Amino acid sequence: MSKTLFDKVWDAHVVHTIEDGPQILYIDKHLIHEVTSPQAFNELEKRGLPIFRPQQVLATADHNTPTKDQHLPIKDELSRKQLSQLSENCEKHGIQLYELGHKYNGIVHVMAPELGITQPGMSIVCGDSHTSTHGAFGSIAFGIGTSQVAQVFASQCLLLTKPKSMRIKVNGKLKKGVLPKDVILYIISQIGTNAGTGYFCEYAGDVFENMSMEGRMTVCNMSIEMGARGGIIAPDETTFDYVKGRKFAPKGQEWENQLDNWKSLPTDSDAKFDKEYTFDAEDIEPMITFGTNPGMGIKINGFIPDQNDSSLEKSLKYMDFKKGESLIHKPINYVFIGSCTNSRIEDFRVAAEYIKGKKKAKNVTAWLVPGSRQVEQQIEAEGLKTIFTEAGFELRQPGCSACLAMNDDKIPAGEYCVSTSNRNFEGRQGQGSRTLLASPLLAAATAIEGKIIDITTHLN
Ligand SMILES: CC(C)[C@@](O)(CC(=O)O)C(=O)O
Ligand code: SF4
Repeated sequence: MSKTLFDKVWDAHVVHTIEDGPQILYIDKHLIHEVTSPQAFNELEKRGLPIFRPQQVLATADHNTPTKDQHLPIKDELSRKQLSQLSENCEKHGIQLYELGHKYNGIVHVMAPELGITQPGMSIVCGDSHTSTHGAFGSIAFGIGTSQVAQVFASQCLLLTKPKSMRIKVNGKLKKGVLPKDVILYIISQIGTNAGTGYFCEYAGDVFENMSMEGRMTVCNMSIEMGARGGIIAPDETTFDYVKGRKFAPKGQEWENQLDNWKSLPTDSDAKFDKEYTFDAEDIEPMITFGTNPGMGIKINGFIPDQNDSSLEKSLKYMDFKKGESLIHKPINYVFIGSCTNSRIEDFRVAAEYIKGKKKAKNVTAWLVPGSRQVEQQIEAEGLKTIFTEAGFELRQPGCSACLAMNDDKIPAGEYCVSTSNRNFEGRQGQGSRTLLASPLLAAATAIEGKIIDITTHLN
């Protein structure tokens, strides 16, 4: 019987199917961070249960971490407590932790792929809804709640009902200046923030086949923002080239064996999906959001919708924008290039390409935050740091940073921030902050110009 990629990976991990009920799924890799692991550790303590497979758990500190002076004691008391709690728990249970300052430290969804820990055909979970990022490798990767974190700690398994499968195809060639972030913002603007609810989404077609792994991670990362349980892209030569030789990637004969398995994973040509969408790459332009959910996006040279809709009106009131207006020339005082959506070396290369030889606008505070220590080193090694500092930018140390207001990096109330992150909810980047989601290219251009510009007219 023909199977989708999702079916193949899911079925290979089913330990038991309960008659007319959920299935028990085996989890290959369990990633944890300081925010959603404490409650789960406490749950096991309370029940006197050990961690079943500590060697299949990997921890990092990323949400509460400062992005400056990481060698100094953390000033914020809550953050200091969260991080010391994580260290104690990992120490106690023999779990590998890449703590603040460790050479592999970084945002959980950046450091695991770059270390070759994320591999095709795996099942990967984390107490974090953006775990869908890892689906870029052809793995089943999804966010779980804290009680499920405890379940996986205790059994390395999860009790789940299999989601339905959906495929989104984008064919054709992307225009100049259109990046993977624009593709996913465009898709969510077209189908809405609930279209994926109850589904696992495969992205297919020329655009994804021709996309880098970093770009595929950006796309899969935001699957949750259209309600999907996860996103997945068929593993191919691009995937294998990215994984090969990384620190924890299989080597030698193990690599050859795995490769055979990985090549068998793509969706069978006659496999059926429960829901499908198809888009034309030609129709995609650089995108920017104007509202307070990731589905409220428009093309950079477009206009804010002008329909009678209470949620639109509420969002526009919060953002202080008007129906039917363009965002071009809106003054912007904050720019953030970072987060698990866009903080990999490819993102900083794109930004540096635009910034090279220019000067940041005086009114703009711009935070460039690498997704990991390794990305930070790549930025330095490739001379991108020099480009940034000569343009008046400050390159920070890795962490979730201004993606959400859980550390020192907060956007002040009333201020607009063009941000490469994935959520623009009210107050996401700080009480009263106003987030405009965009690609690293548009963010870089905004920092140079000090306002929103139609990037399509500024491409050399
Ligand atoms: C809040 C934080 C832990 C989180 O990482 C959680 C999540 O993505 O589920 C987020 O970005 O909202
Ligand atoms: S970078 Fe943002 S979205 Fe990603 S895990 Fe951190 S807080 Fe969540």
